[in-house]
Amino acid sequence: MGPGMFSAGDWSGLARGLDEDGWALLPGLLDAAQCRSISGLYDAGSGFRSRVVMARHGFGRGEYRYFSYPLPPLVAEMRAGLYPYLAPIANRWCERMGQAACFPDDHPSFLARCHAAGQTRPTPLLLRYGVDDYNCLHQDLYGAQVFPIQLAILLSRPQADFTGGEFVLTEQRPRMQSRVEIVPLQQGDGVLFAVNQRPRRGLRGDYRVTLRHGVSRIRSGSRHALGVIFHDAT
Ligand SMILES: O=C(O)CCC(=O)C(=O)O
Ligand SMILES: [Fe+2]
Repeated sequence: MGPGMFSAGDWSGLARGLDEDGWALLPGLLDAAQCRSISGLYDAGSGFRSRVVMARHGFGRGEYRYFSYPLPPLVAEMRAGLYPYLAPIANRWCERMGQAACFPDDHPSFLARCHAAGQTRPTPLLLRYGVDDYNCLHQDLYGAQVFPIQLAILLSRPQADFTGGEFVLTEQRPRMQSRVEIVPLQQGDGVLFAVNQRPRRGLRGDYRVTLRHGVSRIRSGSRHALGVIFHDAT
C-alpha cells in the first residue's frame, strides 16, 4: 500500500495522465483485506464526525460518513503520503491557469493554511450505496482553500459485490457541451482526479475546463468507496 509502491517512472506516467485527461488510475492501491477493513468501519459507526443521507440534500441516493480526526492510520498515511507527489502537479496547473504557484511541499503545511482560514474539519469520507443508489455529479469544495486533485478508492468488488455503480467524470469546456468518461475501477484501485478546474492544452494555448464526478446507479448489491480530499472543510 501507499505512494511508495509507485516508482518515479510510474509517477511521471500518472502526472502525464492527470495533465492530459484530468485523472489517473492507481491500480491496486489497497489490497482486499485493507478494503474490507475500511469498509467495515462504516457500520462500526465510531470514528466519524457526521453522517449524510444523500437524498435529504438532493445529492443522490445512498449515504456517507466523514471521518473525524485522528483519521484511521491507513487513510492518514495515504493523505499525507500522496500529497508531496501531487503538489508539484497542482502547482503546474496553477501556473498554467495564470494563478500564482500556491501549494506547499508537504501536507501538514497545507492543512495549517486550511486551518488558519477556518477550514478545520476533516474531509475524508466513507460512502455506502445499495440497490438504486447513485451519486449526482458534484465537486467537493468546502471553502476558499482548495487542493485541486483528490483521490477515490473503490472498496467493493465489481460484479461480485455489486453491478452498475460506475465512477463517472464529466469535463465541461468553455461554451461547449460536456464530455463523459467512465473510470474502470477494480476493488482497491484508486483514481486521482481534478476537483474543479484544470488546464487543458489547446491550439492557442491553455484553457480551463471544469470537472465534476459522480457514480451511476447501482443495479444490484452494495458498493463502498473511500474518498480522500486534501483540503479540510469549514
Ligand atoms: O463513490 C465513489 O466512487 C465516489 C465518491 C465521491 O464522490 C468522492 O470520493 O468524492
Ligand atoms: Fe465526491
